[in-house]
Amino acid sequence: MVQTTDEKLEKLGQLFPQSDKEGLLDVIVSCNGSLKRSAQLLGLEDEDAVSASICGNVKRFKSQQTLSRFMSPSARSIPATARLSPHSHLQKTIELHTKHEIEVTLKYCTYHTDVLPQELAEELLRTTMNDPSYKASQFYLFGNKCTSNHKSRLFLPAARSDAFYYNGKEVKDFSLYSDEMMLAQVLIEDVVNQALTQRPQLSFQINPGQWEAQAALSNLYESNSNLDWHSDRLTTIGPHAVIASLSLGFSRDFRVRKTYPSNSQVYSIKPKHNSLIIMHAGFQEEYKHCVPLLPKKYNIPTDDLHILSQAKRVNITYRNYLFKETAFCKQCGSPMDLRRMFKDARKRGKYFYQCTKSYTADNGFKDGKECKWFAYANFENGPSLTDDEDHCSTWLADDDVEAKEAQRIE
Ligand SMILES: O=C(O)CCC(=O)C(=O)O
Ligand SMILES: [Fe+2]
Repeated sequence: MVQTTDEKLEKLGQLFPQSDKEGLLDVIVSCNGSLKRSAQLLGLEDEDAVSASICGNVKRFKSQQTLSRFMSPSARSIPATARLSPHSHLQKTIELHTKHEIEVTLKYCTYHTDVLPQELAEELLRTTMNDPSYKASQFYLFGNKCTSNHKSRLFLPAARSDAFYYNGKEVKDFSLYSDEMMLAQVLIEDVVNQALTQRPQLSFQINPGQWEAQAALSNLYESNSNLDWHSDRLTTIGPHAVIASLSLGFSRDFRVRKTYPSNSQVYSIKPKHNSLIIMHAGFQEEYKHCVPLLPKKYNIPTDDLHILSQAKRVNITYRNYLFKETAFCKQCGSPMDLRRMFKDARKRGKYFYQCTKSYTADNGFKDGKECKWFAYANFENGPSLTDDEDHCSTWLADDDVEAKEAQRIE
């Protein structure tokens, strides 16, 4: 029985009536369209119950705390997905193998192999994959506390006297760069600055030659880990952020699709050991990315295992912080999050701030006490908040004909 995505969404909505439809749609997409797997991921563990429910005998379930496989630790910009056409189906993922294929297909992305001297790449892999300070992160989804199934760690080049905010929370637990991490950064900064000279610049991005990283976020994946669809939060990296993403060890899928509509074509890259994906200006605005689970019951061919790390993969994203200051909510004092509207083509492109108390951990979300304070963002003289929609900073992709028509832009 082939079901359309809308039918699957409706069925999942019946099973989990308290869950938000857009979040459920993201679960279906992240499960490659499998309704059964989506239901299991959302806490329906008994195989028979899943099949019975899917075949029409609908029981209602509250989402449970077993959502660990399904969320990004770092971003979790709440998906605001466009509606699907009534008979849309999820398409097959398209694999992109070469630098050329990747760069002509994904407009805001470049791919660079062998970026570090081999010994440095190996030493960096050895130290990070065995670093006990990496931890699974916790987050909230539909009011439930979840734990990510991969580990991550934030690294800063030096100790700081000021508070450091990441994803709406002050981060006190971080590590300092190792010598290898610092050396890798210096080399990567050259690759990024060189790449920036080769492409058109977008309105808010850093100038070529000036890109430098102020922090590195590292993820450690075992063979049973994943990272769900997300775009990285713009709050500190700023609009038109440029992120350099280094892959080490086992080579596995990194997927990319356009943020809207939510049934966009999915592309897959398999970044090699010691390769760099640069997520250029526009990437976080226009695309989502993820590291999916390996297929169930998949036996990794011995030849594919990495000589040092076997099935472990380490990823280090070096991040340039365009905005040093954190904006705080005028209503409740929590940090504000910077985002860009994309769901409604008439409003698409507008940057705005939203109070993080709406959806982050320890926030009273479950009790309905969320603060929904909102302000438009204006970047003319550094980041600032405004109530005036006419002063809102805006960016639309060149090829976004839909939004341009809706907003009557020539
Ligand atoms: O592991 C990767 O390749 C992606 C990591 C990522 O997207 C993130 O940390 O935000
Ligand atoms: Fe990311």
